[in-house]
Amino acid sequence: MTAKTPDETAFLAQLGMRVRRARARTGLTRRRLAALSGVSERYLAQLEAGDGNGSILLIRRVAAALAVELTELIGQPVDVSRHGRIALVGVRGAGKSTLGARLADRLGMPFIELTHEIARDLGAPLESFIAQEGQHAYREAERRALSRVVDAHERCVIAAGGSLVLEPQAYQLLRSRCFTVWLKATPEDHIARLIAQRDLRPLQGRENAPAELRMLLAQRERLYALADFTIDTSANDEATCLTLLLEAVREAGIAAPPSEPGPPG
Ligand SMILES: Nc1ncnc2c1ncn2[C@@H]1O[C@H](COP(=O)(O)OP(=O)(O)O)[C@@H](O)[C@H]1O
Ligand SMILES: O=C(O)C1=C[C@@H](OP(=O)(O)O)[C@@H](O)[C@H](O)C1
Ligand SMILES: [Mg+2]
Repeated sequence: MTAKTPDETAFLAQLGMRVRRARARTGLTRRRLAALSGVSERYLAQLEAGDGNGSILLIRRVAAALAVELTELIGQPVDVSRHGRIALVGVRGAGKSTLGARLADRLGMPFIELTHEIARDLGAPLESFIAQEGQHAYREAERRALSRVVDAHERCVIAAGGSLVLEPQAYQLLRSRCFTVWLKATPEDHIARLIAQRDLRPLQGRENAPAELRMLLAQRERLYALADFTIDTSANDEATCLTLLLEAVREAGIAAPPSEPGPPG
């Protein structure tokens, strides 16, 4: 076969991610899935790595063994137009600002903190705006800021506010216009990081902050899990997370800008 086009590469990468995610959900090892589906472990590894350009019938067997619809694995056709934008989602302390800035730097893209954009649009700090105008007005402002940002930038890294996923319209907009990555961490790590940053906003005066954060994560987990890709920032250090991000982005067909041509000869 001729070389894959960027959207074909992105399609296979997404297929691989969906298989990995479905397998993680069922808790099956690759060996067990191979036994159940009758598909070799080697092919499963290729498929999960985004290299599984196999027959539709093999993929159908994998879907059946994972008890998911084939269409759930195949997904929507990948819209390459969204793929110059990367958006990071996750609860406060997930690493969106830290990793987002480093990723943008490596990719030569602008880094956009959506909450800063919202505050700039509103001409007021978010906390005081929310206190005065309420959550609904904040959500509106968030959606407007996001819409403006994705229209203005073909290539950028966006750190979304942790609670953006709760607003269906904004989250739908984010997912349709960006390659989305959930930065996942344990509740204990979220709390330790927030304490280290002295960012105790959600925790102040709470008797049982760890339980609250665990509940917040549990409530939002299913929403964050809709992202195209997940990185566990508790299981991997910062440098490894950046490498994983760069790999995911490349697999999704988003390239760093071509380097300056060197001197001739
Ligand atoms: N694997 C990791 N990936 C990203 N950040 C990490 C990791 N391990 C520890 N950290 C630390 O966690 C904190 C994440 O904070 P931040 O980037 O502000 O999160 P967010 O923007 O999602 O609220 C930083 O202090 C960072 O150094
Ligand atoms: O997780 C949350 O509930 C929130 C996180 C904040 O964004 P960051 O994750 O950028 O701090 C911001 O959206 C808002 O204050 C609510
Ligand atoms: Mg942040």
